[in-house]
Amino acid sequence: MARLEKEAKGEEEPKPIPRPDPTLGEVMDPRDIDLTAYVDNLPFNIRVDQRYRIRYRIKMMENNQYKVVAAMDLPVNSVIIAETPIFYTSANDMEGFSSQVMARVLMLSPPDDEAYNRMREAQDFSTRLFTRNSRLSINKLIANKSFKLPEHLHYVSAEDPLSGFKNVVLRQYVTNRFKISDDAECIGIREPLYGIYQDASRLNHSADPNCMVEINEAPPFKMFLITTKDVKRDEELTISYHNDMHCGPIRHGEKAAKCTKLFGYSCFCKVCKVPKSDFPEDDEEEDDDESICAVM
Ligand SMILES: C[S@@+](CC[C@H](N)C(=O)[O-])C[C@H]1O[C@@H](n2cnc3c(N)ncnc32)[C@H](O)[C@@H]1O
Repeated sequence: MARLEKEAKGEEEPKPIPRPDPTLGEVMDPRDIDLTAYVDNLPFNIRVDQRYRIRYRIKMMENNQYKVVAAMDLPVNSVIIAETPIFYTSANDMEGFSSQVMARVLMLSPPDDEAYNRMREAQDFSTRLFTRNSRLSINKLIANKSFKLPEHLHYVSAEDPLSGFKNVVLRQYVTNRFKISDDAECIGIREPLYGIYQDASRLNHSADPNCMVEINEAPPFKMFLITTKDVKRDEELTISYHNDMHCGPIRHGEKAAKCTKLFGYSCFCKVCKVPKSDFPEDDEEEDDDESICAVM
């Protein structure tokens, strides 16, 4: 009634003050707002063991990417995330991608579909739309043997009416999948099996990670994120993509910056963000490949 009277007088309802997250202290910077509520509730992740949920938070960084942080001090060997996949497939090439990943994604329930749609897409060229007439005709280059198709690249034909959609789905898949096992014989699949995990998809790579991923090789393929060091509250939880994931190429060292143009990003892990002055000047002259720890 009071609200209606106020509205009739043209008075505005006071806006509710956002309740700060008690585990994170005062929010100092608007870019440092804890988005756990959004990530958790839109959609709610029913595949995560809720008993572990208080141990981590998903937050947004200045570059609008997400990260996972410790919500409390976590000693080495703590289990932080226990999660089953949104879906799993053995798709590792275009054929598998078209038949398996598309089918899985199209059949997802609404909350899972939303979770998948919110996942980061590869910014590098791990997938490419191509046309017969494009200036760089990949088909021609391959036919002339002047171009060897790198194994980690996937190409979606622009002539396919669903090419735009497929390209996005594929970029999300290659960016976020974890290898469950090399050989999933227990479910009759004699090839590598990959899983898409919602909360774990927010884990960033570091050359000096503080966590590792363990995946149970039997259904339902539960994955566990485990600390490999003592971790302080608010510290970012990171893994090494080189061991645990098949993600976009990550390069380390000063020359990582040079890869930005090519791959869309350079490594932002704390090891790579050492001050430029720490590198010898003549490092510039080195062959580019020497600065690459791993490219996938
Ligand atoms: C699995 S997602 C990790 C979570 C991601 N930050 C997000 O917002 O959802 C992988 C993507 O995160 C980014 N990323 C993760 N670790 C990175 C790193 N060390 N340096 C640069 N980009 C990184 C890259 O864009 C990569 O393709």
